[in-house]
Amino acid sequence: MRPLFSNNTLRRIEQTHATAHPALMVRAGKGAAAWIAAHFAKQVVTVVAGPGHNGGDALYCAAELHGLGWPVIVHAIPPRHTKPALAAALKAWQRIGEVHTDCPHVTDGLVVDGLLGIGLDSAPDDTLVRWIDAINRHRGPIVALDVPTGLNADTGEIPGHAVRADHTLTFLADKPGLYTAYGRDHAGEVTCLDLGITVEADLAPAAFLVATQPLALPPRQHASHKGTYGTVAVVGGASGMTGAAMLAGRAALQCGAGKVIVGLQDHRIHFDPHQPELMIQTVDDALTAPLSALAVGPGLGTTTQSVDSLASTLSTAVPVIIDADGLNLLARHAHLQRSITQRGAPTILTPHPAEAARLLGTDTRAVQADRLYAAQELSSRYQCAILLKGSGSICTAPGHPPTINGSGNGALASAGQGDVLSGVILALVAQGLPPLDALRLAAYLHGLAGDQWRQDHPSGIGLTASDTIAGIRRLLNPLNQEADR
Ligand SMILES: NC(=O)C1=CN([C@@H]2O[C@H](COP(=O)(O)OP(=O)(O)OC[C@H]3O[C@@H](n4cnc5c(N)ncnc54)[C@H](OP(=O)(O)O)[C@@H]3O)[C@@H](O)[C@H]2O)[C@@H](O)CC1
Ligand SMILES: [K+]
Repeated sequence: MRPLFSNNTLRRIEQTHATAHPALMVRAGKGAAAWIAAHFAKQVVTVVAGPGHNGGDALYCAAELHGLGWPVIVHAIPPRHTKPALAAALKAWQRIGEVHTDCPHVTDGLVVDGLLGIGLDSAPDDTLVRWIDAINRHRGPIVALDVPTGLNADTGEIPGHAVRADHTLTFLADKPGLYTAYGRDHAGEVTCLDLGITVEADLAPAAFLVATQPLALPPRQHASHKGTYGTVAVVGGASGMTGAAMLAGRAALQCGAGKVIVGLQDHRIHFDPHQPELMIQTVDDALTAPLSALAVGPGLGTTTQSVDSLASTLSTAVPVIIDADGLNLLARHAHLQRSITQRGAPTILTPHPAEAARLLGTDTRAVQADRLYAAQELSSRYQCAILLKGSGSICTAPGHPPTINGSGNGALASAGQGDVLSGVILALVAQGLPPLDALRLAAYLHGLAGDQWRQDHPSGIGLTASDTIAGIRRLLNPLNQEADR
């Protein structure tokens, strides 16, 4: 897992190395130029520099690219007050070429965005907006330095306009905002250039990025039977929403849970013709089975019967995953919130941003403005493991640092994907993974199934939740894995 550092911590690191030689700004500019020269054919490059040190990085990058024989055009916004390091960078470039102070109009080649980095303090002003829009109009490659201008590096929020880069070369250490909320859409592919600095071991990361499969299920023993892998129940499926519970049940089954019961509130359905292995029962019957874990919420509805079903699941002594309407009911009913804090077994909440907002008594915008904070606040308020869905899903639990999931893409924005995710988590918990491990692995596999599907469907249109289940099952059974002994 890759550590991700906050702006405050990065400032501390920068101060510690303030006297480094060459200066960090020079290293950033040269490092960026070397990376660009190694990854693109020589072409015209328009370097756009802002009024802070991000602009300084850009100016050293311009000088270095010029030295490598690239045709370089520089546009810069002058700073409002004197900044010695920036002034030195400007001087270095002015020995080579001209500085244009008008808004760039780029027609070809590559653009380097050095307008703003971690110094963004609010929505960009009118001048910056014009320059950002000019960069975004460019149809060729855009390389952002440190952070795409306008993106909050801590949170991935965009308070106004932001550059949409194809690549971001981020300096010293990785930043959470590049991977969650709007970060993925604006940063493009991220490369971290450490500038030859090792981050001090005593500096705590703000979060970790899960960029590769974080763990695996233990191999299956010969001497095992279906009970070894748990009996689980999905509780939900009110009239008109039975599909949600069925999808969660199918996902749990296909991800290895031994026995899967689907406790439906709609008593008219007794059988899943596409997955006859599922045992379709009433909620009451499902809850009397000797269960290993439960998921409640897919298609649960918000009737009195739904409240009773949720209350019954919370009174069990097994891990419970609460999703969808289960979360909406929890947000509304204080007695359900009390039951959660009194449970002896783990409880896992898997909200999307709107559900998280209801649980926190705020709005979706506030949740999205700081997803790491929202997830941690939920986990401490409810004393639960949390998976906050959305681009760059956050997983956390009390006493554990948050992680940002690095897999997934917009193809997964389709009906039933949340139900599938609940079923995967349920299966992993039933097979013995602790809640937070189950969340991280489930989020990663779910996203990766979407990424693999997208390789064959580049526009990302039409991925169904059922396709995703099949993809996750393939990922759980990789080819060439050492066979059971
Ligand atoms: N930290 C590190 O380890 C390293 C840092 N390095 C680099 O330094 C960068 C940080 O530099 P930074 O602090 O000067 O901030 P940065 O983003 O360039 O711009 C801030 C300036 O922009 C302006 N401004 C801000 N918001 C605005 C708004 N909404 N609307 C309009 N203007 C706005 C404001 O300008 P002012 O008002 O002061 O004229 C402010 O001063 C960092 O991202 C990295 O690239 C590397 O060199 C080496 C390692
Ligand atoms: K930038």
